[in-house]
Amino acid sequence: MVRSIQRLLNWTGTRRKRIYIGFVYSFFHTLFTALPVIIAAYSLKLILEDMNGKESLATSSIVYIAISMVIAVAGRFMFGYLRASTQESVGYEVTAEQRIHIGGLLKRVSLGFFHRKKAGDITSAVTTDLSFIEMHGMKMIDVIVNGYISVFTLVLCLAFYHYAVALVAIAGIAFSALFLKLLRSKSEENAPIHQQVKDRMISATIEYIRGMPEVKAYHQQGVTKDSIHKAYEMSKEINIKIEKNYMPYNSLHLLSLHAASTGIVAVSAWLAMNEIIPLSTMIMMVIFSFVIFNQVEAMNNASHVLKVIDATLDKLEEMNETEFLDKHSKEIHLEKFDIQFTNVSFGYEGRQVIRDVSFTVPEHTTTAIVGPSGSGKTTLCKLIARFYDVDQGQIEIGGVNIREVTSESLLKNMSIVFQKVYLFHDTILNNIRFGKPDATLEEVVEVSKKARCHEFIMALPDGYDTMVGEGGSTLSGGEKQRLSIARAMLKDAPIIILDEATASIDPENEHEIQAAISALVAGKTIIIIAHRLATIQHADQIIVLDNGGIAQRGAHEDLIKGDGIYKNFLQIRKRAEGWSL
Ligand SMILES: Nc1ncnc2c1ncn2[C@@H]1O[C@H](COP(=O)(O)OP(=O)(O)OP(=O)(O)O)[C@@H](O)[C@H]1O
Repeated sequence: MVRSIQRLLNWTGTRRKRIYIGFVYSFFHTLFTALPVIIAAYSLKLILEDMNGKESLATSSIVYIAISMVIAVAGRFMFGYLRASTQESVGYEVTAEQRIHIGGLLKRVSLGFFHRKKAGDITSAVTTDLSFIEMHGMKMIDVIVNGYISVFTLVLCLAFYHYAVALVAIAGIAFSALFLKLLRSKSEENAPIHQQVKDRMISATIEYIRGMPEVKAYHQQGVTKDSIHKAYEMSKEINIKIEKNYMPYNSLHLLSLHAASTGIVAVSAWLAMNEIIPLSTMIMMVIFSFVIFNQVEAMNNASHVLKVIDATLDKLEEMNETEFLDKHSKEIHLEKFDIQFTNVSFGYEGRQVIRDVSFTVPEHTTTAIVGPSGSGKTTLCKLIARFYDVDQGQIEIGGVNIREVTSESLLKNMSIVFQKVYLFHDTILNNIRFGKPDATLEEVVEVSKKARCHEFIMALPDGYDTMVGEGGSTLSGGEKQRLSIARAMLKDAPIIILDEATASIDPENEHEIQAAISALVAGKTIIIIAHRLATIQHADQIIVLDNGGIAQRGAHEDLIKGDGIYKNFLQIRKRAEGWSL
C-alpha cells in the first residue's frame, strides 16, 4: 500500500508538493472535527458540576465555550475546503497532461508499435485507464493517507484522556491492517487479470464496430458477436470471482474495527464506573468510537482500487518506456531534397521485405515505383517517411541520413497522399487545414479549387463547415482522395509521396483526381506508386520492384527496349486500361 501511494505521488510529478500541503490541512481538519466533541464533553462536565453544586457555571465560561464551538466548526470547514481544493484537482491536471504526452509519444514511435499493440490496449490506456486514475487516484490518497492521519489524530485525543482506550483503538487498527494486507495480496493476483479482461473487452468492441461492413456483407454476425459476447461474459465472471475472493477478508477487516469500537465503549464505561474518568469524558469517548474508524473502513475498497491503479501505472510506464524512432535524432532543417537509398534492407518482425535496394531520386524529378502486389512499394515509401527504421543500409535526404533527423522535422518536408484516405470526425475545413493548421479560409478555398473539391464541398449542406463522419465515412472514395490532395497541397512540402488510386474510380472522377494531382506535384520531388500508364510513362525514372529488390530501373524509353518484368507489366496495364475504357 505504501509503495502504491508512493507511485501515485511520483505520478503527480511537480504537483506532489500540493498533496503534501493537503496532508497538513487534513491533520488540522481532523483536529477541528474532534474539537466540538471535546468542547461538548467539557461543557457537560461544567454543567454536571453546576448541577451537583460543586462549582457554579460562570457566564464567561458559556461565552468562551460558544466562541470555541464557532471557531472549531469554522476551522473544520476551512481546512476541509483547503485540503480538497489543494489536492483534488491534481488528478485531473496530471491526467490531461499525460493524455497529451501519450498522444505525442504515439507520433514518435515506429508504426510497428501499433501492430504489436492492439488498438484496444492503446485506447484503454488513454481513455478508461487514465480516467480511472483521474477519478480514483486522488481519492485513494485522501482515503488512505488522510484516513490514517485522521485515525492518528483521534487516537492522540483518546490517549490524552486515557491510554487504555487508545490501546483498544490501536489494536483494532492493527487487526484491520493485517486483514487489509491479506486482501491486498488477493488484489495483487487479480488486478492484472482484471486489466487483461478489460483490454480484451475494448479490443473486441472496437473490432466489432470496425468490421461491421464485412460482417453485414458476409452475413457473419455470429462470428464477431461470439467473440464480443465471450469477452463480456468473461468480464462478468472475473468480476464476480474477484468479489467472492475479497469477501472473507473484507468481513474480517470490518469486524476488527467494529469490535474495537465496542471495546472503546466498554473500556470507557468501565473507567467511568470506577471513577477513573469523569462521565463527560466517557460520553466523549463513546462519540469518538462512532467516528474514529469511518475512513479506515473505506480502505477495503482502496486495496483493490490501488491494485488496479498499480496495473494502470505499469501500463503507462511501459508506454513511456517505448523506444522512440527519433530518440537520438536532432531537429535538422533540410536544405536539399534529393533522396538516396544505399543498400537498404528491411523486414517486418524478421520477415525481409526490402532487399539491398540502392537508387537516387534527384531533386524536382518524378520517380514512379511499379511492381507486383506485395513487392514492397508501400514499404519503400514508408521507409522514406521514417515510419519504420531500415535494418541495413541508409536513406539520405539532401545528404542527411534520415536517422539523424527527428520525425517532426523530417515529415515537415513531406506531403503523403495514401490510397486509403483517413478523414477526421471534424469539419471539411479542419480536415483540409490538417495540412497547415493556421491556414486562412481563403487559402483553404484556393487549394480546394486546385484540387477539384471546391464544387462538391459547396454542394454539401454546410459547405466547408460540414462535419465529416469518422474516417470520412460520409464522402465517396474519389471525394476523400481529392480532399487529401487539397490537404497535401496546403502543406506545400517539397517532397510528395503519392500512392496512386487503383480503386474503381469512374473516368470522370479519375480525370478530376489526375488534374488535382498535377496541380499538387508541380515543381516538387515526387515518389509515386504508379498504376496508370500515363503516370508511368511520364516519370523521369521508373523503379521496378520485384520481391523487395530492384528488378529494373530507368526511363520508360530505355526499359521498353529490353525484355523483362517492366515490359510484361506494361502489357498487362495496357490491356487492363484498354479493357476498363
Ligand atoms: N505492417 C506489416 N506487418 C507485416 N508485414 C507487412 C506489413 N505491411 C506489409 N507487409 C508485408 O510486406 C510485403 C510488402 O508489402 P507492401 O505493402 O509494401 O507491398 P506493395 O507492393 O505496396 O503491395 P500492394 O501493391 O498490394 O499495395 C507484403 O508481403 C506484405 O504482406
